[in-house]
Amino acid sequence: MTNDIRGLGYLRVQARDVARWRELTVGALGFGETTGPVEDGLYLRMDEREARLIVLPGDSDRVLAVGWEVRDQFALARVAEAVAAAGVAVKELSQAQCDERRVESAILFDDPAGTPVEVFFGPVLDHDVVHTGWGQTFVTGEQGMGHVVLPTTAMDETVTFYTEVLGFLPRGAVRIGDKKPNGQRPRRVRFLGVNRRHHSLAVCPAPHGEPPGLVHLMVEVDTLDAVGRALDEVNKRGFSVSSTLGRHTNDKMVSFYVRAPGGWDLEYGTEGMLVDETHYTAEEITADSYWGHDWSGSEPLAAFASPS
Ligand SMILES: Cc1ccc(O)c(O)c1CC[C@@H]1C(=O)CC[C@]2(C)C(=O)CC[C@@H]12
Ligand SMILES: [Fe+2]
Repeated sequence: MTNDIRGLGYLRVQARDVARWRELTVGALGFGETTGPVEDGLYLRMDEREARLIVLPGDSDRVLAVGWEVRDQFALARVAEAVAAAGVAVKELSQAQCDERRVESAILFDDPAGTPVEVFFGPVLDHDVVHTGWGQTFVTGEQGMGHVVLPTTAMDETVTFYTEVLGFLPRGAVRIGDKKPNGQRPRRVRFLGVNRRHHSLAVCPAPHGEPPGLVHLMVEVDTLDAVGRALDEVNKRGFSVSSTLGRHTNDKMVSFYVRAPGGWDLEYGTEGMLVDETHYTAEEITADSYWGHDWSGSEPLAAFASPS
């Protein structure tokens, strides 16, 4: 076991409609855009890193890699050793693959849900100004780029892998389905953290392991006004709002969710809390939100739909 993972570093996805992805992320949500090695790829900037969210053209919508960051080469070696010791096949990325990701070195393996995971160190910086659409600053730094929610058909194995092999810390849970105590073991979404962000990962029971392999990506900005302006623009451009604005009970984030082209959501929020590990204990919430977060207008998530 290691506890070397410091945060969510990047997310690489494949998409059929990159143009619509650009309209959503750059046009409505105010990500900065840069260029990268794939000509028709969408390379999105949030901070001084080269690109945090990468959308590459392909014939299906699916996650290509969830990238977790470690401090240095020594930490990367410890992670590789722990994953291999758990019986999971680990590959080192080639120099060309690392160049493409603008990192010094990285390893690749599948988690028990089948999600392609990359662990890396040494991201290359881009010191040019990040031109965000709403003058906002994305909340990254020591909290990483945000959080991902991954669907899994192997809930226990997936949670065990992230906690006992990769050293993620339990950051509470919420019941799904039948929420009342009934003598049966409840089904839960589990939240996991690696830094002061409440959760960098949530793991959610899902009925099948089909693509896209993502429930949502959350990114955080520094002002409520940016969230409001983004929400206006999402509506103006005809994107489907999966959940209205609301404030979560666990991380205190005020956010909305918008359906990305590909059947999963982007959560866009502000005012997330900072966890103090000196006093924190993992709690179970009984409501997703204090107010808002109405999911009734949501189109079904691909991760929860019956496989085609
Ligand atoms: C409950 C909650 C707290 C903090 C978050 O950042 C957050 O995304 C959530 C909701 C997680 C999750 C979801 O996004 C899809 C619909 C889900 C699976 C539910 O039906 C319950 C939890 C929900
Ligand atoms: Fe979330």
